[in-house]
Amino acid sequence: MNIILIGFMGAGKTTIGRLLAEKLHTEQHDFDKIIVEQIGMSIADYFASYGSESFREIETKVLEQSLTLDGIISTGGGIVMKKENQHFLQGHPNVIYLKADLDELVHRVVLDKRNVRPLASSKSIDEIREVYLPRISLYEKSANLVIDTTTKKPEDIVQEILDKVEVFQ
Ligand SMILES: Nc1ncnc2c1ncn2[C@@H]1O[C@H](COP(=O)(O)OP(=O)(O)OP(=O)(O)O)[C@@H](O)[C@H]1O
Ligand SMILES: O=C(O)C1=C[C@@H](O)[C@@H](O)[C@H](O)C1
Ligand SMILES: [Mg+2]
Repeated sequence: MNIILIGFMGAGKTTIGRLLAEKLHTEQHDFDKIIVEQIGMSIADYFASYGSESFREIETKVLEQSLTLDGIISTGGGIVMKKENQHFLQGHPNVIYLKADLDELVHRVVLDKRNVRPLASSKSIDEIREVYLPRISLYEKSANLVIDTTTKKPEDIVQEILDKVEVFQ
């Protein structure tokens, strides 16, 4: 059994996934981390050398292979960009969309110096909005629970997930 977290960059998929896995004494599987291990370079370097489409293909393979994983899956922000991934997520019982207002997402991403995100770091808010807007409906239709994280602390979001996800009741 696994729980899949989706949402835009800065939504907290990695952060909440780690805290939730700790709380449940289970494993976290972070797709970006798994992919970085597979490609042997940073995501920013991979985008620069091979482009986003090639990255998306790897991401789709990692998603397909995740069927048998136990624990909490933190996806990358672009997981909903491929149709086959949307179908996969729509057929999964526990997909949580962590959402937040764009200003808050940008604020979090700008402050996060550990991660270089080729589609957001060093981009203007208008450029990021262009990536964000077409994705909103894709996140919504790929999830069966939506949690607005805009004004919430990570610990409270974890508690909300534990309260709302049926599998924990
Ligand atoms: N609820 C929150 N409130 C404040 N800051 C947060 C919250 N959730 C995450 N952050 C911070 O925002 C930054 C990005 O979080 P995180 O890496 O978890 O996002 P992500 O959804 O995994 O993004 P990506 O799609 O790029 O992997 C981190 O510095 C994290 O500490
Ligand atoms: O939203 C996106 O397209 C991305 C999000 C990150 O998690 C990484 O997967 C990468 O930077 C692309
Ligand atoms: Mg992440």
